[in-house]
Amino acid sequence: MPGKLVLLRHGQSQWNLENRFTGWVDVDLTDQGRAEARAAGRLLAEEGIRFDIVFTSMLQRAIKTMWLALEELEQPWVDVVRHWRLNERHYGGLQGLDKAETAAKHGEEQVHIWRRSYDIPPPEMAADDPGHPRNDVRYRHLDARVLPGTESLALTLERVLPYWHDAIAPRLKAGETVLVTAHGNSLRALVKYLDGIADDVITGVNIPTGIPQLYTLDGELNVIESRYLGDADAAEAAAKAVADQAKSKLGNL
Ligand SMILES: O=C(O)[C@@H](CO)OP(=O)(O)O
Repeated sequence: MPGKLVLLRHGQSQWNLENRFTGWVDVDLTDQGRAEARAAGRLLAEEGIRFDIVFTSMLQRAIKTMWLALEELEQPWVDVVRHWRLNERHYGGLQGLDKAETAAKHGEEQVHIWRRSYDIPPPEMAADDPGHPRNDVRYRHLDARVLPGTESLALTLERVLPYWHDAIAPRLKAGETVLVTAHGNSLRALVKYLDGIADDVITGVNIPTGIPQLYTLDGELNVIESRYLGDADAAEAAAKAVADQAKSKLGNL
């Protein structure tokens, strides 16, 4: 029997709170985000889940969410692998900008295209920008050509999938229970692949912070069932709040 898979988006980050495009910027969790991560750990404990291995990104909001959830599970000793391929989608020149202000400036439709279209990336960040991952010491061992200055969801999926096939899928096929703590869009890419969601339907999928999504898979890793743990209405409301983040405040006046 293949193992179970849990996908967990990090708890609320400082820039989720400030409603800013984040991408690869390494912002910390807020107090609420830390509480969400612990609550996720408690939901997993109540479900009787124990992990064999955890995969996470190179960004502290996902790493700390993993720590806090594992602490609640009394499993701080579990093997952890960090990998850049699980990082958030790179948001290019939008990183750091306020989502509602950007919608007021460029229109909600344009911002929706940048946020949720499948294959249209936001404007690219220049390679010599201090914020470009090529200039970040943590990625110094990587071939600079793989490091993005912007990404659509399609490009994100293209770099997440090799890691899924090489590192994550074999552990599930071996019957292990796997936690992936990552990000709104790197997880949307994975969910698109796992659930076979069409390009024009994934635009409507939003992943709430800090709520574990439990997948039961068959031997070929086809999805038998997936569900958010805890209160389903709360998960739905939280996903809708993510969708609404780029509503122009001017539009609401
Ligand atoms: O800013 C980001 O990097 C992502 C996730 O927080 O935001 P969005 O939901 O707008 O894609």
